[in-house]
Amino acid sequence: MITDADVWLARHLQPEVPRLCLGAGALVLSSFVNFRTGAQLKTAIEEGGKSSAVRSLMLFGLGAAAGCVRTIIFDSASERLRASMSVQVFAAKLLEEPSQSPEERGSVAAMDSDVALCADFILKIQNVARFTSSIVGGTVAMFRASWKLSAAVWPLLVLGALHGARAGAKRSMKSAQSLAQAREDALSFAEERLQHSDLVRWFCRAEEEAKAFHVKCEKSVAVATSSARKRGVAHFVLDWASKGVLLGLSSLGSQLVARGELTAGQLTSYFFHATFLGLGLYGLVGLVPEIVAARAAAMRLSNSTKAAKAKANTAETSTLLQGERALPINFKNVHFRYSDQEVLQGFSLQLAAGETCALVGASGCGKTTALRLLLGDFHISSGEVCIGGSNVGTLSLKELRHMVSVAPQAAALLGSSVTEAIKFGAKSNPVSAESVEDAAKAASAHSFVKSRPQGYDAPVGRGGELLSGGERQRVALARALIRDAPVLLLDEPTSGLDANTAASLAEAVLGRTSRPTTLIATHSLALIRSCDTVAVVSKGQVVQRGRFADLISDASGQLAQIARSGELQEA
Ligand SMILES: Nc1ncnc2c1ncn2[C@@H]1O[C@H](COP(=O)(O)OP(=O)(O)OP(=O)(O)O)[C@@H](O)[C@H]1O
Repeated sequence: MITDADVWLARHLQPEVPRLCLGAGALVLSSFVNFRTGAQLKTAIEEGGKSSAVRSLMLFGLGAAAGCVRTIIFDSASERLRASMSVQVFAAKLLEEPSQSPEERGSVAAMDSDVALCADFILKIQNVARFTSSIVGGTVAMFRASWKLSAAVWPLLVLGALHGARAGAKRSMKSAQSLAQAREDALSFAEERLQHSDLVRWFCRAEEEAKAFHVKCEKSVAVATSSARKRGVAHFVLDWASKGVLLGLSSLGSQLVARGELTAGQLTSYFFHATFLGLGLYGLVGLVPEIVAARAAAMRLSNSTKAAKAKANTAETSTLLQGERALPINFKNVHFRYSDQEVLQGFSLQLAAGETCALVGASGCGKTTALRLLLGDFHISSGEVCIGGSNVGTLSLKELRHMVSVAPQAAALLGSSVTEAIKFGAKSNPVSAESVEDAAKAASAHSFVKSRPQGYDAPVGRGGELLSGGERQRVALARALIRDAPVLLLDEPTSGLDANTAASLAEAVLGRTSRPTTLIATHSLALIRSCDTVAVVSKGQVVQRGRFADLISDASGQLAQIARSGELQEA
């Protein structure tokens, strides 16, 4: 049955079809030369002479050239297929909705091994062609040698092979899926640990983590062993049955020889052709698990690209809100839960266009979660999250990214230099050096960048590792500001800064004349004081809302209590 995965695979194979046909032609030609080699050698020996040697050399040259062309075509096609799949899956993974567990997110290594399985599929086509030609050649030769024997044996061999292939396909699909799942678990684990290998070293955990990885690898060994056992039994049945057929063939053949209907020589050559057919059938049946594994990999890859496509498709359905300087935000009685806890329980908050609001509350009360809902990261159970009157859930990613810019907590930077890291946030290119500098100034990053010998061309390292935490945060803020979106979300933007820098950053970002609507999750008094309003969150709800001066003067109010508990800092 043709599945979506087959269509997906075929779509990637399509551009290669003309080249593959050429490769198949070369394959047929080199096989023909191989078949002819024996006869040609015989002629060369019997006839002798220069012209016969030259003819032989030309024929062998043709075969070698065909083999060379075939190798180039199939090997390069396999690599092109691998690249085109990787590019599509990479692009889709970038758009994938954030999942709550690393296992769901999948690992890059597992994705790469799926792509490799699919790309190898193209090389398997060569073997399919080889085995098919062996089956066809063997069949024709067998029937020509003795149709009586063939009529008795051929259907048995072919039906047995078909049955073996069907059983193998069913079994392989299941075991390929469980093996892939087990490997995926181990690889995600390994990737996460390797990404944070410094933590493993600092806490002396190398031995324990290696053991945990070993346990995960053992799971895939168990799955592979169980499927190897089944394959072993199948091999036993196939081997035993084929020898049985051979036995039957010998006894029937010897009767025909005894009756004078077949010579001993014809029977010998008949066995030779039957072996040819048997090897072809055996080879094709053996390819089934590999083809099934490639289809299973294609299924996983095509599934992971589907979700992204669905999102991209909605881009045309609604109009982009362009040119707005600031848009209102409205959370209407929002309920949201992660798998194990309800974090927002009737969360309501309204921000007018251009308003700046500090979201304050105890650690873990759901501030970052509220920001992430505005970014469209998660689906809510009930209620509504709206930007500019549009429900975030109905907007395409493209529209949402036009409206919202963000400086996340513990931000990483992507780009070879400070300039590139800031430009990463711009809506469109090219971006002038002045815009980059303006954004850096507004984020209080300009002076430290200028103090470096290379200035804005200074490298930031992988993820921004060459900058300090506070410097990285300010460059991340500049990246958010250069986007010039009507909604700005800041998550603890001053947590790595001293009080003075935090105060000047608060003034630079919030004191601008033309401000986007700004929601800031923060514990910083400098920021809270500079915002128009404050929203205090507790138990998944906004429990206090108003101007800072009014709320803090209410000694029994939530904000005053939080301030007394020491949760708020100057920076
Ligand atoms: N991806 C996730 N999966 C499951 N639970 C999560 C996830 N992210 C956050 N949580 C949980 O949701 C709750 C709210 O987290 P959130 O990050 O929104 O808090 P916060 O108010 O921003 O905290 P902080 O001030 O410490 O940054 C926490 O209890 C946290 O453990």
